Amino acid sequence: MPKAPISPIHPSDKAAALALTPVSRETEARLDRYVDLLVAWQAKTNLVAPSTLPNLWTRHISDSLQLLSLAPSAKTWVDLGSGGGFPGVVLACALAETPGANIHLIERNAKKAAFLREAIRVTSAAGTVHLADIGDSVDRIAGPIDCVTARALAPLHQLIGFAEPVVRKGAKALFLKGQDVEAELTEATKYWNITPRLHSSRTSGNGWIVELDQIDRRTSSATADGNQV
Ligand SMILES: C[S@@+](CC[C@H](N)C(=O)[O-])C[C@H]1O[C@@H](n2cnc3c(N)ncnc32)[C@H](O)[C@@H]1O
Repeated sequence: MPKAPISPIHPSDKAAALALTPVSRETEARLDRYVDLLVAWQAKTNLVAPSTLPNLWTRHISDSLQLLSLAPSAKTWVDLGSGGGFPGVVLACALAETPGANIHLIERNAKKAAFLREAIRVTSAAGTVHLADIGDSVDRIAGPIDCVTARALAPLHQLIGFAEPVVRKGAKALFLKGQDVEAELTEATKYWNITPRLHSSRTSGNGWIVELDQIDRRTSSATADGNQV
């Protein structure tokens, strides 16, 4: 009898993740399909750091799912620099049964965008993939946007610049950040007037989620790329 392939994921990791961030049975089934696809593609495309694969559920999936409780009624999301799909594909799986939900995934790397399209297809999730640079596309997404997200993309002052066009139109920004968040906030306030709310990550001991409801460019200050304005 042929042997089942050995999963690279730690046997207790999924249960730990679902205890931390519970989901419906339908969402769990979609996430299972996403994880299977990601593990298959990971052999040829670097979608997550290989060292994090054994803890994929706690390290990446729960990390993404925790955003839902910070914007429980949000239906239209834009995820900047989605890469292997965190948080965008996970949110699209979780909101697949929500009428009118759509998660826009912006990714400029063609291979990763192809993976994201396949992930949305196999999970029948509520997502739209944009193979594009954020600067060229974020302001062109039609209709109201409730939430803009980013994880492991850029320093906070740059993320704020990327998100500013959609936050100006009413979106909430949720950025997943690491332990250096205070230094990144100090740098960001040189360029932006912001009133951030900081949420301690439920899944990473030293991680934070930065929530912003308003972004205004500071006048008479250096720009985020160092020029005076
Ligand atoms: C380090 S990965 C993080 C991926 C994912 N958000 C995660 O947390 O696993 C950053 C991703 O952002 C994409 N990216 C970087 N700058 C971008 C830009 N200006 N426009 C679109 N995608 C960008 C890269 O191609 C890469 O896939």
